[in-house]
Amino acid sequence: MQIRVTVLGPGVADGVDVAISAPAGTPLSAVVGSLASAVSPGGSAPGAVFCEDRRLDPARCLLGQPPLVDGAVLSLHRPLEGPGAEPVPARLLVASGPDAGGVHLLRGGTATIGRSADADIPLDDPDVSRLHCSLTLGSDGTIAVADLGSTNGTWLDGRPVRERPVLLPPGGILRLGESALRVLTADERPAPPALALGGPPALPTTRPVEPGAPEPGAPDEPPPTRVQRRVGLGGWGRRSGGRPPQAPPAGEPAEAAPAARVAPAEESRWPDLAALLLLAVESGPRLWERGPDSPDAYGVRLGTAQSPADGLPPVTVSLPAVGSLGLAGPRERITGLARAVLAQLAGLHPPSALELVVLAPGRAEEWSWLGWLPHTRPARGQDCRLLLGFDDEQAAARLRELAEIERPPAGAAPRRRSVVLVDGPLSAPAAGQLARLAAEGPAAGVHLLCLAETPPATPSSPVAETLDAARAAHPAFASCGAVGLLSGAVATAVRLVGPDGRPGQPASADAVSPAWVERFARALAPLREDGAGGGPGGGAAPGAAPLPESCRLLDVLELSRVTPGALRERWAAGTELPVVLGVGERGPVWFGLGEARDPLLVEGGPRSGRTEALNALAASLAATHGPRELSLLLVEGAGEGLAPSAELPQVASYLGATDPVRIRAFAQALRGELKRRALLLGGTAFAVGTAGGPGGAAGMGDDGRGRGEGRGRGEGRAEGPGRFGRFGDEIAPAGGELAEGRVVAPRSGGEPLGWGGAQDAGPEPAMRAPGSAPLPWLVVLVDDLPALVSPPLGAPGRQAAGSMLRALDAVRREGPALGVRLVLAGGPPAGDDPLRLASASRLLLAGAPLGRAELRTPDGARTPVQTGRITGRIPRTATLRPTVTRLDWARLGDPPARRPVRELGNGPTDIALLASAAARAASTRETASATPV
Ligand SMILES: Nc1ncnc2c1ncn2[C@@H]1O[C@H](COP(=O)(O)OP(=O)(O)OP(=O)(O)O)[C@@H](O)[C@H]1O
Repeated sequence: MQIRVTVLGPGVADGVDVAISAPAGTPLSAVVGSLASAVSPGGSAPGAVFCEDRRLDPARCLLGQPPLVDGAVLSLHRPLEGPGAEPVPARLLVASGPDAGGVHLLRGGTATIGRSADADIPLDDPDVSRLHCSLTLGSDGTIAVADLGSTNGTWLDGRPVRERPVLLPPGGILRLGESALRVLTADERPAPPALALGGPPALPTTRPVEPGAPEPGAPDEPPPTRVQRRVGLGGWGRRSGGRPPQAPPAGEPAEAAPAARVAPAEESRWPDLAALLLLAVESGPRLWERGPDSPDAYGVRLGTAQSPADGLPPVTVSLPAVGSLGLAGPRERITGLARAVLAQLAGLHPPSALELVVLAPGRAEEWSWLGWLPHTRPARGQDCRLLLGFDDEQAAARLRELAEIERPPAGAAPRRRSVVLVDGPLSAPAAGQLARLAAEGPAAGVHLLCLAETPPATPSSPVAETLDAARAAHPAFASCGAVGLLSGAVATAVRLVGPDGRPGQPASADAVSPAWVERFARALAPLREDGAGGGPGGGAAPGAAPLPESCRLLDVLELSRVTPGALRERWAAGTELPVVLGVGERGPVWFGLGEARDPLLVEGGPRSGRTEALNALAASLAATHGPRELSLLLVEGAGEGLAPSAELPQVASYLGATDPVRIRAFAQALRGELKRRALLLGGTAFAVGTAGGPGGAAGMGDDGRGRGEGRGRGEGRAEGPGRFGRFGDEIAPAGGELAEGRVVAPRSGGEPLGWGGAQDAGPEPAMRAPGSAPLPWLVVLVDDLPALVSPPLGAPGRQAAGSMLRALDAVRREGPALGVRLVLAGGPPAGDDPLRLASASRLLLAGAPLGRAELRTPDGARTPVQTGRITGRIPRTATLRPTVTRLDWARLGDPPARRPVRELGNGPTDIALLASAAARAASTRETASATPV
């Protein structure tokens, strides 16, 4: 699991962005020291860690769980300002204009609005006066606005506001300069979150530290200022403490409010930027509302018409209709407008419908915020961490990937579109490719957003000339079907030039600040779409990370140093039958074998790692249950691939496919065991098998033992699994040799052989009444199933194949109720044996990289997993230790560094280590239980 967070510390004004990689469920305490040294090398571990104003308990806060999710801002030593717990009566939203998107919490009192940094609500709009107007929130909830002698005036719903306070009607729109503001009262809050899996971090702003009252343990340094500067979301009530409400001068009551204004439908279809920020931080219902077929899909609003009357009629452009969009004007203004456009696209479209790609060599600083968005994660197998092109090589790679996107069939629309930000000069070959992409891309759903620096369109630089300048600046610009041309002396207006080349009326351009957009992107960072499985449209969870190329099972099991003590602890805690298969996008991937009533099929081509996956399954089971609670039967269809697992003390029998006599005897013994269990249970079903309902259960646990919130997990289990009779001698042939070539585990003297628990039994308890003594789980693992059930002519096991198939089929039918489970590995489907057909859950191995698979369960979930390696020789140092690395945004477009786990040619294998520790754990456990107290 990997999460990306920003860490603020003393003396680090801007904070440090880091990536934390750790097994899911790792507590914050494991990385606190590394976080401190990432902020200031050599720095000591902080006394306190805060997420906003909340102090975190490093031992209990887990990485990957809120609030420690992608995009979080952590502060060492000092708290940041949070939104506060107390309800806010109203919020002032900057709906449009050159500094749009701001959301200011109104807590009561009077606040000034103006261009000056001294204003309670600063507004970066050149047409706004330094102190332009004031708002007063009365104790009765009314809001009054008064002009403060501004140069360009204050307008409320198209009517001028003077110095005498005027009441703001619900929905009223204030215009000052090019900006439009509105107030959202507590009653008008958006509906609660409907979509997000993980809550976004709440709004961080710095909390002013009272002079003379430093935080406990805080060094004597100014509080970090970065978030305040970058966030653009503040509450004046908090910052200024709010001035006491000022009643209008005596005899001058505030003017009566005009009637409430209802936004026309057209306006509501296009959320303004402040509404968009609220959608993101509160995961509002309109977040990601537009799918590929939605009426306004891939449309953006560039600003609002400067209508003399009230209202904010949006000026919009549809990317599918125009192909590509160019923005031309002075740098500062086009980047603000481009941020607003990209934020709208990311806020309204889910990553399954939209991919964002960046081509901006040398401009990582300006555009790295896009890297927080889930839309810049590669979802089509692109060879990079993020779809960013910040140097020529990365840009070339992005262009190649875009060129590979295929057109949909004639008449069909693309299901997912790519919007490509193009900013800055590209190398000559890349520019040629880009020109082709601009011409041919839209048909395949690839749309450019091209920025060109020009002077604003003014009388001295008329539209036609400005457009020519833009086209000269950028070869792809000529292919843009629409251009947003910034105009006016201060370039805060925009004129939309459509495909016909005619410029529209000037409108107030929307633009957002770098601080705003960073805040916005961080809020989206931990969100993933709801749904099953990974990939486009799939629901990974917060903190989803690409799968590793290889995965050591013992690390995922958190048994990097596997000791008898650690195993005994596990065995004491284990009651169900979870199998950890490997690592997924979010951490360990487990399969609830106990709840699965049908066989689990491990499938894949030759040399895809099926045998390894089966060994890993056996190892994972052996890590959860001791030999008393679990018996494993290993059956080979061909070869000896399962031999490494045969050393596990839980293995009651290991059958090679060479001797028909033994195979037949084994099949007979297996049927005998089913009968014995049925007798012992006397009609009562084995509890776990019946409680879990049909089908399997799969999911991602968060602690390596599959104890995460399980999907489809059985409930209502009366007792622990296997709390039934334990017995096995009626199937054991005389002489102690079970019906196969080899009984693996050495047995204590006099113990009858059988599958009712291996080796650990000590003095065999007398057969007891059903329910009075443990009956262990029995798991049958079969490798190379096709070779076993339909061996080629001349194969030694051929004569016995029929009896084996019938026995396994009996296990399939009767096993679920008797605590017996079946795991089968085979090649791609061949034939239609009932076993394969009945396998509802499948682990499909992809072939490359080795061990890569997808777990498919009957509930439709598809979980990508890198299956665990267990038979390799892996140095002790190659563990999944938590690491903290500084994020270099400029390099995230590179192919990820591949560091396969080194496997040494000598030393014990992991499965041998596990088997030896398990054998010792079993024998000491036995000694302990035999010692009289
Ligand atoms: N997850 C993995 N990581 C690294 N190496 C692996 C992994 N899984 C398997 N291997 C290696 O790949 C090779 C093939 O694996 P394995 O024998 O498990 O595949 P198989 O699908 O059972 O092959 P066969 O077609 O021979 O039955 C072996 O050398 C094994 O050590």
